[in-house]
Amino acid sequence: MRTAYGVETVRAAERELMARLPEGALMQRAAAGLAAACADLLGKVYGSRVVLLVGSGDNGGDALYAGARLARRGAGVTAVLLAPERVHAGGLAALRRAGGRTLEAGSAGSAGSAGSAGSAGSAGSAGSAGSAGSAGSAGSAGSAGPAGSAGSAGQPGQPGQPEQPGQLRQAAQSGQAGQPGELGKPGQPGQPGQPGQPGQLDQAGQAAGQPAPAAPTEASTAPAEAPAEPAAPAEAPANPSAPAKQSTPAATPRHDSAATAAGITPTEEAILRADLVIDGIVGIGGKGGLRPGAAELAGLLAESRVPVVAVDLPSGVDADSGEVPGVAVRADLTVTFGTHKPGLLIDPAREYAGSVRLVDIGLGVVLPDEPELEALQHADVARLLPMPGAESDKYRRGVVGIAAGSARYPGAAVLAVSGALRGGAGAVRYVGPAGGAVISRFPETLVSDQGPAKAGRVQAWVVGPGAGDDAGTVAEVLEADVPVLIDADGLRLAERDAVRRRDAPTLMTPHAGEAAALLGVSREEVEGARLKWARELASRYRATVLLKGSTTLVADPGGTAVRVNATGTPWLATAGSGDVLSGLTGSLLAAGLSALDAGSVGAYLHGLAGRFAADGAPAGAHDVADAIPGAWRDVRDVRDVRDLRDARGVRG
Ligand SMILES: NC(=O)C1=CN([C@@H]2O[C@H](COP(=O)(O)OP(=O)(O)OC[C@H]3O[C@@H](n4cnc5c(N)ncnc54)[C@H](O)[C@@H]3O)[C@@H](O)[C@H]2O)[C@@H](O)CC1
Ligand SMILES: [K+]
Repeated sequence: MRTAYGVETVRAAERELMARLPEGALMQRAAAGLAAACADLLGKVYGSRVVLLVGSGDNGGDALYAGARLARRGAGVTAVLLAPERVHAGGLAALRRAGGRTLEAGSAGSAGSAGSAGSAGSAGSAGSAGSAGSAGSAGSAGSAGPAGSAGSAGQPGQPGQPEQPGQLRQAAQSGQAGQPGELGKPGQPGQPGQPGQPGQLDQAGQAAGQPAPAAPTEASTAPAEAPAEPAAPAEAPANPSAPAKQSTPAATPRHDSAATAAGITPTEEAILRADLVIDGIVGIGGKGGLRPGAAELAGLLAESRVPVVAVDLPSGVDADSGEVPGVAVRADLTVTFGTHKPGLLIDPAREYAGSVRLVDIGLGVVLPDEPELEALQHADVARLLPMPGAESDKYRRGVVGIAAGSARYPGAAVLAVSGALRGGAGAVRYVGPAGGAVISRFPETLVSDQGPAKAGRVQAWVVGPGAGDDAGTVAEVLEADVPVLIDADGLRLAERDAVRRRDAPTLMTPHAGEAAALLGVSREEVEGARLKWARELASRYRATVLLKGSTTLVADPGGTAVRVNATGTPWLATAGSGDVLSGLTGSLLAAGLSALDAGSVGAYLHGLAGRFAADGAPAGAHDVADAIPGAWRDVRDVRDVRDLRDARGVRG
């Protein structure tokens, strides 16, 4: 189970943990994890150009300490300070000791404290300007082999051949992260100052700027037990980009010349030439959309297409809700600390986060048991899937009733039944005017021409898909003392009081437009604040709500942890896909799952089936239904491995 905690909870947990640890330990853990993630993305730290966007809080502090670590491994690091007078002092000192330089955001021409000539020199050298795109693997510059390949990296005597465009992307995508051992080897020449091919910056930058796959997001709990920041700089004696000794603060940074003549500020130039930008503008302390100076930088990042790593959160998104109230940074990777924040898992903010990597800073022991948000993963779903036992018969497995379809929309009935047959119930009973179409497609369906009340034994009902204006059937189903799933037309036709007074569970499955109509707000409002409105709808109807979308949410009415589904795919935005989901989920309800579990397992399988069905090309709703057994098996496979490991007593 992936869990996410809101800002208040995180802050309380951090306070408790900090009281037990030496001062600054948490930030060092965070910075170590952040630097490691950046190094992975760069592929080659030595000779790369890294820009830090540094706000006034601890988020900026994380960026500065991580920048110091990268500088000590040979990166040319430039910190752009948004509020120099309030910058994290310890972080800034660490960066300077490591040879990083600083710029003040917004200042027209001056490099703030041009501090360390090491990086300033390399950043400003005309030659390295051209090779900025390739600088991510400056160590590999001499090699004809792939970026980051250990054998070819920075062989002595092979300095500075320009690398081919796209190498950075290859390294980043293939995970050929430079081995720590190969970086900053004594005698490794690196020579970041060789001229690159014209256009390299652009091509390599663009290539590396491709967004990483976003969903399901990848959590890696890299234990980041970090050594404290050493006071002494430069671990790598031959590291040419951190020679603080050579620092000549008065030296005129070379970037003033060509770029400033072209009307580009030093900050802009640094960003445009960077291999990687680290966004430490604001984290969980952020309020509202980014302020003007920061917003400009976010715009510049978007234009530059330089790869961006966000610190804890993409600056400008709301950590608790996933709302994006104004301009925000779009990241390729977000490195978050201690726990996911809800905003990293819910759109629209999730889309700004790119891939998400979780760094364990030891917060787990002090976080409360119940998170604000949960995301099921394969193993969780596998445990919840209803499996028949030796004594099972169709009634014990559950009978799901489908009251759907109309003369006008018979297909909705067929699709709902197609989902229900794959959801684990022992039998599917259909009532409604589309019996002929249903039986001809699925002869195993029990078709009744009576209303729901007389249809026979049913353990859960699905009502609404393609129902047209048949309010009578909806009302009749709501009287049943078994779980009911209401979808599509049924949502519009259901009386709120009739839902509220039900004793058995009710699961409502609107998309944003349907939810908006029930709530009396606009669709855009629901899409912009999905968590808030899912909770609100659940509370108003005293029902569990599954709010469909790119990040489907399932909220119980009691205000407990909301589930978010990460398996969805835009290919599921196809007619009839929701009907399949309602049948599938109703079947899970009939098999005995709670409304929360049925909704989240249904969404999970449906999303996975959508991916399998589409496989990169359009697929119809019936294809999605056909792919459900494959999704089910895929989930089960994981548990089988676990069972085996458990049986053998294998831990971890
Ligand atoms: N508290 C802890 O123990 C740890 C905190 N860590 C880091 O600390 C961060 C939280 O630090 P802070 O509480 O200092 O807060 P932040 O650094 O997130 O932000 C606070 C600062 O940002 C400014 N700000 C707020 N909203 C803004 C906006 N919309 N546009 C521009 N600037 C804005 C504020 O003026 C304030 O100075 C976390 O996100 C994480 O990165 C990590 O180091 C791990 C440990
Ligand atoms: K940030």
